[in-house]
Amino acid sequence: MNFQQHIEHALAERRSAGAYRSRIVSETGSGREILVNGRSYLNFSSNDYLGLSRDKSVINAWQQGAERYGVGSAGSGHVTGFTTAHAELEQQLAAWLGYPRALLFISGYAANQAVIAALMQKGDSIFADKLSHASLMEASIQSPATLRRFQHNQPDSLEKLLNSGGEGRALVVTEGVFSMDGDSAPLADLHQQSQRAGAWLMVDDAHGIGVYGEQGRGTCDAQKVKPELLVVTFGKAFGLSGAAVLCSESVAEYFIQFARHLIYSTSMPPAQACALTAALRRVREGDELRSQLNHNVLQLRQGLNDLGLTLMESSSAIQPVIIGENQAALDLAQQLREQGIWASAIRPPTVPPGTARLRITLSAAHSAQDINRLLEALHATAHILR
Ligand SMILES: Cc1ncc(COP(=O)(O)O)c(C=O)c1O
Repeated sequence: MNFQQHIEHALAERRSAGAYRSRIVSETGSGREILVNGRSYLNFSSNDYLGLSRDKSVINAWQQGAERYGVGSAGSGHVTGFTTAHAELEQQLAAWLGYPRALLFISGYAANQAVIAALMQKGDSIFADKLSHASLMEASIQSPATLRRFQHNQPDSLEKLLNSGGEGRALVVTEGVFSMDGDSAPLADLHQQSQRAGAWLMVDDAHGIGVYGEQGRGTCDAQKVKPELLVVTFGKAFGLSGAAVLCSESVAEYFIQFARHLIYSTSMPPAQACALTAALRRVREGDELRSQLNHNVLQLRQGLNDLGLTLMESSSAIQPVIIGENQAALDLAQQLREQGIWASAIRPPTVPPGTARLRITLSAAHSAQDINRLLEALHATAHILR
């Protein structure tokens, strides 16, 4: 098959499996409401868990940052792209999360790739939860280290693998809150197993940071665990984008020498770092937002339960409704749209085959009436749900 034949074949396969992906064009941002083709929908597909993407203080900080620094960083942080705005944010993140150092990355995807690529060598082993995010899995597959996957959230399964592990260094990889199921990892047990085997633990807390723990410090804080490597991302509760890796002094210096995503890539705009510093303040002082989010989660779960739907074990902002077949999940999302509700159908390969789902995400920006509207719309689609 030449390139063109390969491409046509791959597209046809995706279409026939009901797994073809296309993008929608949002005419506003992706906050509580979304405007598509001139129609407004209540948005239950955004990761803006605290509603900070539209926070005035964050927007002002970005604007003032742009006035001071310009709109781009104009280079890698290793050349002239690392400013006082970046340095201040790194210091504040490290102090907030209780680590000696924080290093900024342009995205969570880049941070995960960089950490695994820089640390893991031939002869080493990566032990990853089976449901780890694509960015972690892809980095692990591409790594010269051996990848072994343990059963989702099962420390016993990890222990068995660790006991039969190889000679080299070992890295255990998991998430604070899993992006498609919304459940949390048993971090204390996983850390204990890792320490026993002399392995390091890397936790990607993309969906837990800002939501769980004291002052929103995330899943690790909530579970009183301090992994050797903590990745936090800013595209969810922080309402922006970007990421940081929290680590020791020497590990940070090592990444500055060897993490190619830092060295050979333009750093985030300084104005974004200013906005992130403002968002960090809002997250730290965001108990009211967290309590509103929690209230919304409880209301939705109660309502889903009343509708007779099976709930996932999730207290997070991610509340999936498992449908099964791809087409049924797509039909459900379409029917909700007809009632002014936007909730995305997530299909394999993002989730395991046969578990296509409606991935409902909640935000502190949603009101009780918003949740009721979603529940009424779901009630009206009951024939698909059962
Ligand atoms: C668990 C997890 N890690 C990492 C990422 C990637 O982060 P980013 O969007 O900042 O690239 C995502 C999704 O966006 C995620 O869900």
